[in-house]
Amino acid sequence: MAGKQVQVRFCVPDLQKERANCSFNKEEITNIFDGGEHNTETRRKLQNIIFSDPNLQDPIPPDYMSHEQRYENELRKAVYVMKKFMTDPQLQDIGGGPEAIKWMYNSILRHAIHKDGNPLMLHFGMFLGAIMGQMSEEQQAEWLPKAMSGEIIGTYTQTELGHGTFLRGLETTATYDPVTDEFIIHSPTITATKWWPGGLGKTSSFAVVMAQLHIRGQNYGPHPFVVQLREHVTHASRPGITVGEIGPRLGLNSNDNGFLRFDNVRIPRTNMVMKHSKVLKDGTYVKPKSAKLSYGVMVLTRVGICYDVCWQLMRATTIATRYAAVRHQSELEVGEAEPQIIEYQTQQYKVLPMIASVYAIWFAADTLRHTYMEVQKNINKGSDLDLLPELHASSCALKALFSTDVTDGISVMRLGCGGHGYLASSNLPRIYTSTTPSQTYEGENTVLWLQVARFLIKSFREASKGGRLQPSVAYFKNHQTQTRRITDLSNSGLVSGYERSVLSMLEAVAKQLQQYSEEGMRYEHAWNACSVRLVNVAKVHARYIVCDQFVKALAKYEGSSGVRQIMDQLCRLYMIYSVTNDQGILLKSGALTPDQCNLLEEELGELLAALRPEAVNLVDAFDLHDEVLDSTLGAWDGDVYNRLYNEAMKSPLNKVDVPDAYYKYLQPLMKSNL
Ligand SMILES: CCCCCCCC(=O)SCCNC(=O)CCNC(=O)[C@H](O)C(C)(C)COP(=O)(O)OP(=O)(O)OC[C@H]1O[C@@H](n2cnc3c(N)ncnc32)[C@H](O)[C@@H]1OP(=O)(O)O
Ligand SMILES: Cc1cc2nc3c(=O)[nH]c(=O)nc-3n(C[C@H](O)[C@H](O)[C@H](O)COP(=O)(O)OP(=O)(O)OC[C@H]3O[C@@H](n4cnc5c(N)ncnc54)[C@H](O)[C@@H]3O)c2cc1C
Repeated sequence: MAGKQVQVRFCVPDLQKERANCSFNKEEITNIFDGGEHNTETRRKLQNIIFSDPNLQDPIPPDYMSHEQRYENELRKAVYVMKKFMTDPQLQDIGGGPEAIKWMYNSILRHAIHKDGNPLMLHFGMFLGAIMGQMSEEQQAEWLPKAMSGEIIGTYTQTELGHGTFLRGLETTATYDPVTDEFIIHSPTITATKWWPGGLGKTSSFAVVMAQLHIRGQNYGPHPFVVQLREHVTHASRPGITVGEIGPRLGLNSNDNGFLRFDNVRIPRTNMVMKHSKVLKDGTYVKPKSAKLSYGVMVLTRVGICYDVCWQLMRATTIATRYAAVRHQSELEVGEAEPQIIEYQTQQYKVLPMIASVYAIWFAADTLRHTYMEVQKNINKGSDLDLLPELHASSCALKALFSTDVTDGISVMRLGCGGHGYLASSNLPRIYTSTTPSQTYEGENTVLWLQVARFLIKSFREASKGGRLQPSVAYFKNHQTQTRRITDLSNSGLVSGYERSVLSMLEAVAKQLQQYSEEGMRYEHAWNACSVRLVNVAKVHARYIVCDQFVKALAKYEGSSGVRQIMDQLCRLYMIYSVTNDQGILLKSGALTPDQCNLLEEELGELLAALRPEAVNLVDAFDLHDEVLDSTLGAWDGDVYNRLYNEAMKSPLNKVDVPDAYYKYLQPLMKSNL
């Protein structure tokens, strides 16, 4: 929606009724997602400043803009916000610290201001991420101030036309020339063309480029280098650089995703990103502690994606839940008034488990973030990297699980809004198209599941030998002594059911791998022949992690009893929703019996009924401003039909009663048929 209306505290009677009785303190829940009372206050202040600024309004709804207009409009806003953030005393006063920046870019800007991609997103995400996480202190001192001030704008260019997943297959080369103390960056083939990076097409003047490091004829594998792409001031592409935009995509069309080719471009040796590995002047290669440390920006971004998709799910559930309370359709009893569609159990089953999923994702993402920070601390201290495999496996597992769950969940929310959910003005289509690429970028999900499976199989073998296990697979240690069946259907019983199912699946697939090997198949081929089963077990392990974290987070919760009670119900709903969806797996592994599944299904129905009266209050507690929702169906006031009608009036086709196209095409046809 184009207009920036002030949030009016009027709401339609249906929503008034829903909000009249709330069993818990909504503000306490808002504080959980903001990370504390003070943060909620700061976020709201930021929102007020940003949303009341006329410079951040769209002149016309972006859906009616051309490709170029969209790009220009988003770039205008992105640059304006960057400057405002650096200079506006109001923003300085409320503290522009890291937390504030996080909300600005993730929630307020990403969702409200930049509706379909932000040309500076990769600059603030991965370019700055690479500088801060991958550069030496001296390099940071040189590059960080320039990047923070906007003197240079950068992106992260790794993927090529020929290779995205298989990093070792990248073809761009960085060849060291000891005579001039430079690297020569080159794209030897068409498939070496960098392809996809956000902000690359027209925005970035610099890029972190992943290229194969060659020294004296030896290839040391992919490493990151900083390369200048465009001249200062004129912004013209530099000699030897061919760069442009890759054209329209399913979504995120304002983000000028680009292509890039190098024709023997020379950069100083010191432009190699050198926190972990180094090349000395004489060409000596200094090895990192782990070759995978140069993949660190990807790990950080995978953690970020878990939160990002969670915010998207908050938006989609808020829209669909409010709409379900406002929309009336059909009859529950013949002759009675049409009920709110949220009275239908099937509708409750669409929205309530997704609301519960928001909490599940949030708590698991938070634990993952802490693991990331722990590993980062150890890297900086130069101590051991013991937790690195755990971080890699968990970040792959949760990024893959959450991006899939949320994309599917948004689709269910759209369907839950019937035909109106298909309208752009509901914002559900755009929330969907902005979320679904997270299943592909930062590691295609199937590929990430296989990374998780690799870790599980290794750990399973380790457990059989009584070896040391990483925290997320500590439960493997009991696998040989445990009976499969669970007797208790409490949350911890169900978590245990997942553990046993993972172990049973692993046992089966490890046996199959072994059998193939004994039959003479090479391990890699045996792995491929088992990979559907391997992906399946990785998914179940990921679900186990999330269920386990949800239960653990609540055990530690020290807030009010009202919030505690509602979160307990949501946790229970998430557990039963997950287990009943996976019941085939839990039955097959012998963890559950059909009678137990029936009991859980009964309880699911009871939980939906118990949570139904709180549905609107629960999404209100996410505290998403109307500008963040940007939806005719989900606004706080529930004035759905007026909003739908008013949005339709903005269609350029409605400017005139009879469009020119009629006179050009239809009139001649219709006349000739007279
Ligand atoms: C809002 C957000 C905006 C986002 C914008 C999106 C930006 C992008 O998309 S940027 C591009 C992202 N690209 C990708 O993610 C590419 C995905 N591919 C990869 O990560 C890797 O190549 C991968 C993991 C698939 C395979 O790597 P490869 O070097 O072949 O490793 P592989 O041989 O399978 O494994 C070697 C070992 O390294 C480990 N390893 C692999 N990656 C990592 C890592 N990142 N950290 C730690 N260990 C790792 C493996 O676990 C394995 O360990 P072990 O031998 O002990 O079992
Ligand atoms: C919106 C968007 C933004 C992006 N932004 C950036 C960016 O800023 N910078 C950047 O560098 N890149 C970016 N990318 C690229 C992205 O990271 C890659 O597309 C992604 O890593 C997947 O790689 P691919 O395209 O090569 O897919 P492929 O690997 O070719 O995948 C195709 C199919 O092959 C399967 N497959 C591949 N390998 C295996 C395997 N080993 N085992 C089993 N199956 C396999 C996959 O599962 C998939 O089904 C972006 C992509 C998108 C869509």
